[in-house]
Amino acid sequence: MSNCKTIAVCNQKGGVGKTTTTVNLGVGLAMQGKKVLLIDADPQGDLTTCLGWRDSDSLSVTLTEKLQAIISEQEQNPFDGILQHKEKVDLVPSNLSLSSLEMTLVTAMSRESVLKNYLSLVKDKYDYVLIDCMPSLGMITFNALTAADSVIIPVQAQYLPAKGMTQLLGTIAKVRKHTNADLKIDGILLTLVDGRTNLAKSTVEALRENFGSHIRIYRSMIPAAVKAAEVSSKGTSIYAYEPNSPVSKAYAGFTKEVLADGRQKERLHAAHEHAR
Ligand SMILES: Nc1ncnc2c1ncn2[C@@H]1O[C@H](COP(=O)(O)OP(=O)(O)OP(=O)(O)O)[C@@H](O)[C@H]1O
Ligand SMILES: [Mg+2]
Repeated sequence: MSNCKTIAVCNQKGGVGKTTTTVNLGVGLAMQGKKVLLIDADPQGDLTTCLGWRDSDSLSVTLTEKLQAIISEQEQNPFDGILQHKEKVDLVPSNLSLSSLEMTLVTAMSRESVLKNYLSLVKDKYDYVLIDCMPSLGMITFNALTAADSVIIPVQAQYLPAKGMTQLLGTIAKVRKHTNADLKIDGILLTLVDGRTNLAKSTVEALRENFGSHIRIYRSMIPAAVKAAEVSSKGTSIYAYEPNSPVSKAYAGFTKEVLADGRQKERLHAAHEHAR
């Protein structure tokens, strides 16, 4: 059994901090000694750009080629084209070509499992694979949810967060029914929290009211800060750009919560093995 945990960072709502969370959770885990692979599953290529590959259209190997090789059953070196970031995370980059692949996928065999099949070739080398999803619930996102062990949902502190959540939970239920029965929701991460308002508190209350207590909300919440917006053009994580900022501390705290989840899983696994 692979010890790698694959997490999809997913919300079909745009601009809620998915990409920023993928970068800073990924680098946070790497700083704790974990081997981390990041997957840019968005044709916008924001994750690729954020990590410093500005000209993503000039990359000859991207997620598109990796998935294309799986679809057409071509031989590939699955590691070929994986980029190495100086903050010790690996990246499968993306660019606009991914959107034409999304259309090819519609008619492909096992079309929901193409990303899962690709990841099965590389994941043994990693402790964590994080998938930065695009803001839609199309075939690429369905592939991400099929490949994942769990989902982290960044939610922007605002009124009425429940609206989009219902649709997302519906998609997760569909994935569980058809392609990935074991898919878990690790939790909701509140992002873009403005400390001057009570919005975070009312967002948490609204989420609890609508989804009961069965979805966990991370204790760490990510403040809204100019530095966090700036860092996306610097090619680094927030830890490298502004190590002592509140956003940096919040992402470090969030990383610890995610790691604690993993350890709990290891303990359960060990107890299970012991009982056999
Ligand atoms: N904590 C923060 N404080 C201020 N700005 C932030 C913060 N986190 C992210 N941003 C900015 O908000 C915008 C949206 O963030 P991000 O790209 O991470 O969201 P996303 O959910 O990935 O968006 P998309 O749906 O387009 O993929 C970006 O410009 C980013 O720099
Ligand atoms: Mg994004």
